[in-house]
Amino acid sequence: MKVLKFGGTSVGTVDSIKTVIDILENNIANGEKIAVVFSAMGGVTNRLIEIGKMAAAGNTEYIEFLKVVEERHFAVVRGMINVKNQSSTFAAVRGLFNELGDILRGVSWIRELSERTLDLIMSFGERLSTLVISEILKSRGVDAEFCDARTIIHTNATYGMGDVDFEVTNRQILEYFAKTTSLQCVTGFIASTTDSVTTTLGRGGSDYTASIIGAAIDATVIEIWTDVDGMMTADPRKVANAFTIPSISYAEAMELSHFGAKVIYPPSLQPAFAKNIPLKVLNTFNTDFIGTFVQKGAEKKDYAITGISSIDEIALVNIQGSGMIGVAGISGRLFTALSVNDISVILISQASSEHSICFSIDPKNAQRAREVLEKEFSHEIALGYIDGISIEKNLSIIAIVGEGMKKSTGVSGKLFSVLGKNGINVVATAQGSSELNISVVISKGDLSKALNSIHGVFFQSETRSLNLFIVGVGLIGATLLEQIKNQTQYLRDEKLLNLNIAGLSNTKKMLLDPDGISTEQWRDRISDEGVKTSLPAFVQRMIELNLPNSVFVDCTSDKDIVQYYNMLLEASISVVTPNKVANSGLYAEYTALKRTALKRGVKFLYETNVGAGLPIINTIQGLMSSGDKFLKIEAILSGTLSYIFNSFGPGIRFADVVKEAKAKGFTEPDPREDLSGADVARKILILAREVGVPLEATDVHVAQLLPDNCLAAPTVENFFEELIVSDDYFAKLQADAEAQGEKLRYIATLENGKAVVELRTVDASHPFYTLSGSDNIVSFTTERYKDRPLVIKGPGAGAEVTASGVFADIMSISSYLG
Ligand SMILES: NC(=O)C1=CN([C@@H]2O[C@H](COP(=O)(O)OP(=O)(O)OC[C@H]3O[C@@H](n4cnc5c(N)ncnc54)[C@H](O)[C@@H]3O)[C@@H](O)[C@H]2O)C=CC1
Ligand SMILES: N[C@@H](CC=O)C(=O)O
Ligand code: NA
Repeated sequence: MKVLKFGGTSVGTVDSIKTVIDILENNIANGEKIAVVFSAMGGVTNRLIEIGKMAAAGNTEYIEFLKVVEERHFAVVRGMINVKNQSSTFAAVRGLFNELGDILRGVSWIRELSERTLDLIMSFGERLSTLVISEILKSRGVDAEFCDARTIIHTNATYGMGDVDFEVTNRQILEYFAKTTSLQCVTGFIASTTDSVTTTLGRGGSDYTASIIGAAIDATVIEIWTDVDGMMTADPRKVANAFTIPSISYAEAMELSHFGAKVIYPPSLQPAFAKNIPLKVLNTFNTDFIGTFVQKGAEKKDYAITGISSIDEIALVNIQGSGMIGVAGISGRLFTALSVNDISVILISQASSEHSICFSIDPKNAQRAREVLEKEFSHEIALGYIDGISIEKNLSIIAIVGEGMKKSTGVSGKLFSVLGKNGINVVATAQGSSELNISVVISKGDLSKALNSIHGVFFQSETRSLNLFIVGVGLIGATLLEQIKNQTQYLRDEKLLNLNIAGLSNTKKMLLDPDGISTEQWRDRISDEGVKTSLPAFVQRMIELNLPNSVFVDCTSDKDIVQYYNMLLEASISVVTPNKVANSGLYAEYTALKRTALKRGVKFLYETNVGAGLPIINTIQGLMSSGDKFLKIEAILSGTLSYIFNSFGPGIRFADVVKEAKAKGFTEPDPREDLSGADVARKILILAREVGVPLEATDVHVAQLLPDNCLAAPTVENFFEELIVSDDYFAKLQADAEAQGEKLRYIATLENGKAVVELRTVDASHPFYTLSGSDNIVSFTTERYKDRPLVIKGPGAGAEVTASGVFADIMSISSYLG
C-alpha cells in the first residue's frame, strides 16, 4: 500500500483540492491501494492559534475570524459536492464549528489557553479538511472513509509535541487497517493520549503521521505532496539556478533540513526511514514533475555534492586561553552548561592546538550563552587560564552536503577556493568525519554571493555567470557590448558562461540591474530607466550588490575613475580596463593596485593599455613569471601615429590624415594626447613597469613631435586649425625622409632603465620600415630572445581590436573563476 500526504497548500483552495482528487482517482484507476493523510487547509492552523489567543484575551472579534475559517470550508463543499449531496456535509462541518465555538467560548470565559486546549483547538484544522475531502470522494463514488488519527495514534501528555507510543500505535494502526478495505482519509498532525485527550505531533506533524502509518503498515512508498518541485540543490529564493535533486539519501535529507531546507522535515520521517520505506516529494501544482526520491542509500550522482543549505543568522562564540591546552573536561563542562540552559549548538569547531573552542548558536541566545559561560568558567577566567568569551554576530552558516564527498577528493578545496576567489572570508569551518557535510561560517553580507558562487562551481553543468559593470559606452564600450551580444549564444552553449551586464554608465545616466541589462536593448534601457550618473553611487551600489564574479570594466579615459579601482579590488571585484590612467600614474599607485588584486584574489587586467588587443602585456607577464630578463624594448606604440605616417604624403593635408585617424577610432578621445607623444610615453612607461623598471612618468624622455603652436592649442578644434597652419612643417619632415629612402616612425625605446620616445627615420633594412595601417610593433630583446628579438606586430588601435582585447581579459577572468 502507498501512503500519500497532502500539505496545507495542496488542500488550500477549491482548485488545488480538485487536483488532489485527480491524483487520488488516478491512483485508484491504476489499481493502487492507498491511504491518504491531510493537513489542515493552508493557513488554518495559524488562524486557529490566533483565534484561540484572541478568545483567551477576551477579544470577541475571534468570532468573526472563526466565521471566515468556516466559510472557507463551506466554499469547498459548495464547489466540490453536488447540491443534492451537500447538506449532510454542511451539517457535519457546522457540527465541528459549533463544537469549536463552544470550546472557544470556554476559553474566553476562563481567559486561559493551555497547551492542552490549544492542541484541541488546532485539531479542528485537520479534522475539518479531512472530513470535507473524504465527503467529496464519497460523493464521487469512491469508497472513502474519514479516519480520525486520534483513535489510532497515541502519545504521552506532552502537549504541543506528543511523544508517540509506538507499541500501542503500531498495534492499533495494524488492527484498524486490517478491518477495512475503504480508502482511509486520515487526519494529519493530531493524536491523543490513551485516555482520549487530544494531542499534536509538533513540527512536520502531518509528515510524521504519514510516516508513522506508512511504517506501521509497511507501505511500499510514502508520497509527500507539497507546493514545490521536491527538494532543491539550494533555496531557490536565494539561488536562482537551484534545481530539483532527483534522488537523495535519508542522511543527506537530514543534513540539508538541519540547515534550513524547509521542504520536508526529515526527523518526522524517521519511522519510515527506520523501515527503509522510500519517500517521494512531489508537487501538487506540477504533477508531471518527477520530484525528489528519498531513500536509504545514495545513488550515483552527477555532482560531487547533493545540495547546499544555510542558516541566515547565527552568532559565533569563541572561548580561548592557554589554560585550555591539554586540560580534559573543558568542552564537557562547556557544552553541559549550554545544554542545561537549553542553548542549542549549531556547529562546533576546535583546532588541535586546543587553545580555543568556537561554536555557533542562535543569536537570540548569545547574551545568555555569555552569562552562562562566564559563570561556569569564572574561576579559570579570574586566574587568566581562559581569556574570556567573545561573541561575533551578523554571521551565516553555509553547509554543502552530499554522500558523494566520501568518494571524491578536492571537494573542500573547491569550496574554499571559490570562496577565496570571491573575496569571502571564512570565519570558522567544521566537517564531521561522516564526510557528509562541510560547513563554513561567513559574514551575513556575503551569504547570497557565497551561495551562488558555491552553487555555480559544484553544479558545473549549469551556466556560470560573470557580472559585468561597464562604465563608458563610447567607441570601445559600445563595441564591446556589440561583441558580447554577438557571442552570447556561443558562450552559453560552448562555455556554459553567461555574461550578465549588471551595470552600465555613460556620462549622463547609469543603470544597475543585477538581473541583467540585455545587450539588445541597453541603449533604450539606460535612457528610459537610467538615473543621473554618479560614479561614487555606481561603485557603492556595486559593492552593496555583492554579486559573485563581479567585474568592473572601465572603458573611459577618465582620470578620476581610477581612484575607485583600489576600493573595487578591495571589495573583491575584478577590474578590466583599456584606460591607461591608473597604470601611468604614480608608480606606488600602480603597485598598490597589483598588490590589492593579489591580496583579494581578484584580477586587475589591462592588456589593451598597450597595443590594443595585441598580446603585449600578457607576453611580458609570461616571460617575467618564467624568469626571463628584459634587456631592451623597441616599439611603435601609437596606432594613430603609425596610421598618420603610413598615410601622409604629397598632396594630402596632415590635418586631414589626423581627422581620418580619429574617424577610424584610432585616436584617444582627445587626439592631442596621441600627437603630443603623451600616449606613447605612458605606454612605454607601463611596459617599463611591467618588466620591472620602476619609472615615473617624468622619467620618460619625450622628444617633441609637434611644433609649439600645435602643442599650445587649447581645444581640439583649435588644435586642428594649428595643424593646418603647420602643414608645411609636416610635409617637409615627410619629404626629407622620403628623399633618403626612409620612413618616419615614432619609436619608443627602453634600455638600461631609460625610456625615450622620439621621431626617427628608418630605412628599408629596419624591421619597423614595413608597417602599414595602424600597425604597432614591439621588439623584445631578452636574455632568452637575445640574438633574434621576440616581435609582436599588428593593428594597435581601433574599436574592434581594442574591444576584443577587453573581451579577452574578461574571458580570462571567467576561466580563472573556474
Ligand atoms: N580607441 C582605441 O583604439 C583604444 C582606446 N583605448 C582606451 O579606451 C578608452 C576608451 O576609448 P574610446 O572608447 O575610444 O573613447 P570614447 O571617447 O569613444 O569613449 C569613452 C566614453 O566614456 C565616457 N565617459 C568618460 N568619463 C566617464 C565617466 N566618468 N562615467 C561614465 N562615462 C564616462 C565618455 O562620455 C565616452 O562616451 C580610453 O581610455 C582609451 O585610451 C585603449 C586602447 C585602444
Ligand atoms: N590612441 C591610441 C589607441 C590605443 O591605445 C593609439 O593611437 O595607439
Ligand atoms: Na595589448
